[in-house]
Amino acid sequence: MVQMKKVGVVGSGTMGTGIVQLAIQNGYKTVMFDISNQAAQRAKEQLEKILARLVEKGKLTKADQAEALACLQATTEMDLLKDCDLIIEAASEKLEVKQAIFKQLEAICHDKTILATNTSSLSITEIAGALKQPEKVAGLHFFNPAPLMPLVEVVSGINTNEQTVEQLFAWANSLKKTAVLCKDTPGFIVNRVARPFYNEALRIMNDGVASVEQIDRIMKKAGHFKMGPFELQDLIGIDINLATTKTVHQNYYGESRFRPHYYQERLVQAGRLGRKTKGGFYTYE
Ligand SMILES: NC(=O)c1ccc[n+]([C@@H]2O[C@H](COP(=O)([O-])OP(=O)(O)OC[C@H]3O[C@@H](n4cnc5c(N)ncnc54)[C@H](O)[C@@H]3O)[C@@H](O)[C@H]2O)c1
Repeated sequence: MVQMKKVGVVGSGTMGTGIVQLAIQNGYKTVMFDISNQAAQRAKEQLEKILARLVEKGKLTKADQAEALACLQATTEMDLLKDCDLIIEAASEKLEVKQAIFKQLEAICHDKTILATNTSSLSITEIAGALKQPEKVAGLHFFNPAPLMPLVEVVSGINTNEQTVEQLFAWANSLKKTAVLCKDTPGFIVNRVARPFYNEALRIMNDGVASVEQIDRIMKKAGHFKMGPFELQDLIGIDINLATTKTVHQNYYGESRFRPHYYQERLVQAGRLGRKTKGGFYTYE
């Protein structure tokens, strides 16, 4: 088994930043790559702030903070990923974007590098389809916020080999996560189960049965959910959530139970993507 010493994360948005935090706090040298310099720098500053806050709260020592930050390299140069043992892609939820990234990674990395994707719903088999070594590709699906959520889905594509799956289980366990094995099916386990949570909430709201605030409150108070469906969509990113619903719907050949809701599409068209744009169903300061 390859000892994971250096990891790469492609995409430094909501999920990439969280995965990088986990990696550096667990002592992995980590290259955080984004095509946007602004995104990479913003993520670096965010990580510095998060670690400083953890020190203030007494959850991290100053020495731990310094060690974690020493593990971090933020860049827009893809070449710096070439000697990573594991690369986790957390870029936009678009098949063509992910396929292009994996092709570029395969061309620059050594042949033992494991290539994982944090995709919420796209087919691992299809992402890996055009590669020379699809057996080294798998899904490694973290949940938002990655540093806090205990579950990670390890998704095995048709061509993924056992060694790749084993290595990803071992790595996820080293981050103190619970890993579960999933087949490469649309939405895997959690995102498939979660589709009606969002879709039915949108339909209930649109039918005028209850408001956004009421539905969230009821699900939390009476249903004991940590977050209501609208708060959660704002946290996830409405664009990301819509993309996931569209893929699951399409990949189940248009099954109506997964049909997306047009209001989600309207919010995306309006640029109201949730917390990351300071507003979605709710408005944030
Ligand atoms: N948001 C969630 O709650 C959540 C949860 C689990 C999985 N995911 C999945 O994780 C992935 C990332 O989601 P996110 O919410 O972090 O997205 P995001 O929009 O917050 O961030 C995406 C980042 O990728 C960068 N990017 C785009 N194209 C790139 C490229 N070619 N090379 C390098 N960087 C590129 C963007 O500049 C941006 O910084 C998606 O596949 C999504 O489905 C998201």
